[in-house]
Amino acid sequence: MTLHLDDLSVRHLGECHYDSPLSEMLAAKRTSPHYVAEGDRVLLEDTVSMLAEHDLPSEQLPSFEAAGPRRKIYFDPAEVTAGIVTAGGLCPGLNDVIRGLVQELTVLYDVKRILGFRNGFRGMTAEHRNDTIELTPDRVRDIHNAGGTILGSSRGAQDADEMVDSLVLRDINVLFVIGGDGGMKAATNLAAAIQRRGHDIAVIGVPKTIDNDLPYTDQSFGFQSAFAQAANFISSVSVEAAASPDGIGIVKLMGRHSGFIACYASLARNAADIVLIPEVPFALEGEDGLLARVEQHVRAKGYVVIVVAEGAGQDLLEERGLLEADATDASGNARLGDIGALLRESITAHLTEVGLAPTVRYIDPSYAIRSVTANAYDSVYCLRLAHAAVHAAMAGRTETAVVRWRRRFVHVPMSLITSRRNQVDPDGDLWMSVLEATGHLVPPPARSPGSAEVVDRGGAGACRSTSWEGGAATRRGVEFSGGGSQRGSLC
Ligand SMILES: Nc1ncnc2c1ncn2[C@@H]1O[C@H](COP(=O)(O)OP(=O)(O)O)[C@@H](O)[C@H]1O
Ligand SMILES: O=P(O)(O)OC[C@H]1O[C@](O)(COP(=O)(O)O)[C@@H](O)[C@@H]1O
Ligand SMILES: [Mg+2]
Repeated sequence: MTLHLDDLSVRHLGECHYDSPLSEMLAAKRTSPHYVAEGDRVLLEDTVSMLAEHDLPSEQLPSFEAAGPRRKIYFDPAEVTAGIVTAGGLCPGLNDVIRGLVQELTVLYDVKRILGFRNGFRGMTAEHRNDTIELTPDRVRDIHNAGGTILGSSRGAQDADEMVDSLVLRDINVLFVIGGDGGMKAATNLAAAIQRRGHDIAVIGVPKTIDNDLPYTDQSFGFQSAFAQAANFISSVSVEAAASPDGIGIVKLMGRHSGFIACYASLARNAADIVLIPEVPFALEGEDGLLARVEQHVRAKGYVVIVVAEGAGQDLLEERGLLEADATDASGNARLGDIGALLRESITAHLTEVGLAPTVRYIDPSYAIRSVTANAYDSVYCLRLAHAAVHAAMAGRTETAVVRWRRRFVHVPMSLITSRRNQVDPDGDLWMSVLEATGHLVPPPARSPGSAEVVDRGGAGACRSTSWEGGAATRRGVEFSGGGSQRGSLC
């Protein structure tokens, strides 16, 4: 999809007439490489070749509005009642964002009333709309010390008009939605319903997901804390596997459609021999299949560590009738089959059949990786996103998400955040790093002709890619069969 300048402009509620409490400071502030002035824009693309392709003057290049405080603002802070809602799955840092919003609104803009809706959009229905939490600096002072969200969250659909009624009835003119792709879709619908009904209410999104699968953002907040926790489970399983005869360590990590957690957690420990993600399909059987690769690793170094994203290999489950057709959760998200169980069972059966005696250590940390508190890096990130969100709302931006893009904070139309999903690019440098770290890019070891046994027991050199060319570590180590189907060898 080619994006133009117009696709990237965000909606304003109207002219900004009020002086910001920061206006004097901002008037005196100098622009520097680290500070983008309010009228400046941040480029969508960052390579010379991509920019050259547009063949446009610089002011027409696709770019985002810079986030940050404005000298003039749209809302009179004395008249503002803000609402906050957290929606969808948990993510480290939700409480940090809530805390940052409340502190910025009250301390900087002197907003007097902030209401937290309970349990996601459910809390904005007629039945629950009066059961809100009054959010004050005192109330939120220590909430970043706990994971989850003090507001609660939920999945499942709500009526947009009913939620607009709640905003009107509770006098809210600024709503912050901290949610994932689903939450951003709901917020977009809500903003559209607000506009249709002619209300003056800003809706600002702070996108979240531990899966890191939202586009137009460098990395989603909480992702780093989640994969750091995931990495601890990889260490545990590799210690267990290494200490067992014919040890098989398997860790299944969250990641419904994108394998970012699996990739980053694996790279963080550099202990995985095989990484399986939804973006790179694999076969179980056959010379290049997973079972042969596992056997190779066990014979070569005595054990194997496999990291699998929960969304990987769903086609294999489907082929075996282990996937409930079209199953979805309350929000319409796909319900997945258990790839971890399939791996455990088929690997055990295969290794037993070839005369090994596997000891399988299988860990599914599940919610344990997303319920943690944000690490220091994510806490800073959350706080700065919260600041940007408050500035955007006070300046009358709406249907707008605040994100960090190429290390700068920017405003992105909400609809763009839900326009597609970020996935690990099998041809990109992240997957390349995973292949390098798991030893999949070194030339295959010498093998006895016609034998499944690996002659070289050097561990890392156990790749059997059929498309290997010479000594250079190139992408040719990964073979995908025709038509971009991406079914490929595991190497
Ligand atoms: N397409 C959609 N249109 C309107 N609301 C949606 C849509 N998808 C999800 N939602 C609502 O947004 C909320 C969060 O969505 P969900 O998919 O559960 O989590 P997330 O926001 O983390 O992706 C739920 O209340 C859900 O009903
Ligand atoms: O059991 P739940 O709440 O549906 O959560 C499971 C899913 O939530 C996720 O954390 C992503 O959720 P979101 O889309 O809400 O960010 C996935 O990694 C996981 O598949
Ligand atoms: Mg989602």
